[in-house]
Amino acid sequence: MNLQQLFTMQKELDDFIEQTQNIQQDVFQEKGLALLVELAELANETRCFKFWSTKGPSAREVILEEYVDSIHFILSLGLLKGYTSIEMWPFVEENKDLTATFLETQSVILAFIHQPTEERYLAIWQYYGLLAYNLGFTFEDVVGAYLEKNQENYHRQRSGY
Ligand SMILES: O=c1ccn([C@H]2C[C@H](O)[C@@H](COP(=O)(O)OP(=O)(O)OP(=O)(O)O)O2)c(=O)[nH]1
Repeated sequence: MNLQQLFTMQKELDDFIEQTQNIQQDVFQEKGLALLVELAELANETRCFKFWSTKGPSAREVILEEYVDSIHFILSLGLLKGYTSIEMWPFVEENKDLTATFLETQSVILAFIHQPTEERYLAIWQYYGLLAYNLGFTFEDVVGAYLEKNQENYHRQRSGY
């Protein structure tokens, strides 16, 4: 499995959702906001910034599912803009503080929404590579969870979610 196969699966899912929900308009802004929301949900599950609480992070599987919701929207945004040539998973093996990484990731997503160049798109992938490394997720973990959530998204559409 490589990123090209994930783009192909994402295209099929996006097309299915568009048909099911009868979407005619450009949903770039909506998908951009969705990615920001997913990033925040991911941060929330890690609880990395909750200095006021002694409660630990959510279960690894919960964090991984939030992470792959973001991957869906990153792929989807790339498809919308025609930026689908990336093949290799962005392996970024650098230890970095999670809170700082979340804030910088939010910045690069906002920059891309504001001006969607391919360079800015690739920067989002780099930051998600960095997040995966610091969350302890391998590319295999990400692909496995992506496949599961991709199927779940079809079920949700079919059940009139
Ligand atoms: O065009 C689209 C729209 C959505 N999704 C996927 C991405 C993500 O995996 C899911 C939406 O996120 P989530 O499952 O959190 O949806 P929600 O409606 O926010 O769920 P909940 O009400 O359970 O939080 O749908 C796509 O792949 N393409």
